[in-house]
Amino acid sequence: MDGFLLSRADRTVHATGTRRLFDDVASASRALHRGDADLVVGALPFDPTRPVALAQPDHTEITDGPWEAPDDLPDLPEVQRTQEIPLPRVHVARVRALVERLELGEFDKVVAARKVALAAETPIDPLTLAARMVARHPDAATFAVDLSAAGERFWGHTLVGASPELLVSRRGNTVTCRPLAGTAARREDPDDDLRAGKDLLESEKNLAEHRYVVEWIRARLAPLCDELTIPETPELTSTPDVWHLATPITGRLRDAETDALTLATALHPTPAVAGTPTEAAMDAIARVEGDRRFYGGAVGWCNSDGDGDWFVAIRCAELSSDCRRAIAWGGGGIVADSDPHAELDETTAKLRTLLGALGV
Ligand SMILES: C=C(O[C@H]1C=CC=C(C(=O)O)[C@@H]1O)C(=O)O
Repeated sequence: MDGFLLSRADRTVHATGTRRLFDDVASASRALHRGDADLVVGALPFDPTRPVALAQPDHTEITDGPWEAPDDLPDLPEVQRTQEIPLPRVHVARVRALVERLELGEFDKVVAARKVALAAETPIDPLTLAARMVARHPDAATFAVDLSAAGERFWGHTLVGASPELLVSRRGNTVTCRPLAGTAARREDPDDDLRAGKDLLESEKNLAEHRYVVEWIRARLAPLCDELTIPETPELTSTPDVWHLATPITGRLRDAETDALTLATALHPTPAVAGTPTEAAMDAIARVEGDRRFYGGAVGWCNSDGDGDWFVAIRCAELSSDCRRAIAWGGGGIVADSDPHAELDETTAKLRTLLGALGV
């Protein structure tokens, strides 16, 4: 798929055609600051040292409301699961080993993820998949992003997903974040479901998991913002698949030159996708899981006024260039009192966002 789609309940950015590709943030920032580009769209990888997938599009449509998909999109094919990476019991063993390292004090929190490989006889059209996700997840930020700019390994690949998590948004000198951490699966029975949400709001383990993210964002934003408003306790939010703890954060920029792309790189990767301390967690993730590519990264846009929106790239899959194969990811924050089996179930609930839209 050539282009970029970011659909939210109130606004859609849909870009097509490519004028220029950027595989590093500095070149994209330069193009914006010099006025060579009025908009940059794309994705930042999980590992900030790897190439980014940013582009200056040829044509951009910004409309109010969610994306209205054209009527002539192809149907989705039948999709098969071909592999679980690692096997669920291996994920449980990995979480158990991470809990032991947490108990030894190697880190305070680390996010463990697993993948599901998918295959289809005919292409999974990224925009058809995105249209399904817009319909199923009206409150999320649904995205479809061409990853070609990041180099040969990503040529023709597309990242598609529906993220509930705002990394950062900038409008003028106002900065907004809404980190999520702490999860409970939704339940069929409405009473059970409400109880699951309420229990989450009172769960010490989940509140602690959440606090690491909020405190990390506070520390990163403090030098950049004059006024930071951060509620003491998180609120409850939900997707059709899970409940989450969320903290809405606002700040006022000290320096009007700090643009949304700079803010996204300053805030990524938060402990919602990596852990605390960041370096130790990133090192453990790389050794245990290998390269997460763009899962756990960020997707969004920044314009030449410095405004923009960046969402955490979760609840997503990367489609191959022929769109017949895909890898979906699901992860969860692990702290010292995490239960390995519950953590496996949590990744299964999160994977529903993508797998449910594909009917697998
Ligand atoms: C890492 C993921 O979710 C993050 C966002 C919300 C809640 C999370 C949690 O409770 O662990 C994760 O930090 C994912 O969906 O793959």
